[in-house]
Amino acid sequence: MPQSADPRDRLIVALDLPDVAAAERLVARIGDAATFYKIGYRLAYAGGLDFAARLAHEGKKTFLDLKLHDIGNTVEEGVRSASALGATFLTVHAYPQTMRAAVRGRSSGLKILAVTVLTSYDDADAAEAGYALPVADLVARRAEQAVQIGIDGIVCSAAEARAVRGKIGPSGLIVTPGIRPAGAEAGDQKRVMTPGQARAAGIDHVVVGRPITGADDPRAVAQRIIAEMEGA
Ligand SMILES: O=c1ccn([C@@H]2O[C@H](COP(=O)(O)O)[C@@H](O)[C@H]2O)c(=O)[nH]1
Repeated sequence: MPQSADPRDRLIVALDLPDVAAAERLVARIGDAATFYKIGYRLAYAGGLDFAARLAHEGKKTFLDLKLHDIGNTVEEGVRSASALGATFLTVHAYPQTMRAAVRGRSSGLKILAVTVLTSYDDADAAEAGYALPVADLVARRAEQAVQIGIDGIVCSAAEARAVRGKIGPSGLIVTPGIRPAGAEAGDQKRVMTPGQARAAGIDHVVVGRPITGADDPRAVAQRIIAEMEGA
């Protein structure tokens, strides 16, 4: 995918907020400093899907982080329904059956991203969940499968970005949560990098939630993150 010329598009702000009113307030405070917003479970289950459609209608880019994973028919039809919301990205878990179904349901304009291994997982978490591979190897294997299936992009941590780029080539998208400005609380994220480190590793977009949603001045934090990536 050709890269957008607008550096603001590199930052995706995660609207992990309790309701649409709170999301509207945050988007208004950030103003034109951000162009791209992510709606995940918390807001989606509180009216966030209509809000996502509204944001898209108003010219913002939207990312539906619904992490679909179900039997193929349900995923395929779910992706078809989600296509009506005008989003740019939609996530599914990186299981081959699920990814194939998402590709069947995809329509033009909506890009499907495969979530490889959640950024809150380290090797011990992967082992506890029954995986024999270290996280880095599991991410690489899933990225390889995703590209064979025709998925548009990969969600992984920035620590795996270089290896993933080697698997998916220059045109695949790499989208990385687990991003923290230097000194910010990691919270439950375990595979963390700064915006500058992520950009230097070749990511296309970073996803940032709590460091922005919890900030006294969310617009300033968004601007600093974008500037840091520009300087990387
Ligand atoms: O592997 C993943 C996939 C998705 N996420 C989502 O990104 C944001 C990160 O929020 P922070 O507050 O910046 O930690 C959140 O919506 C997650 O659901 C992820 O973190 N890791």
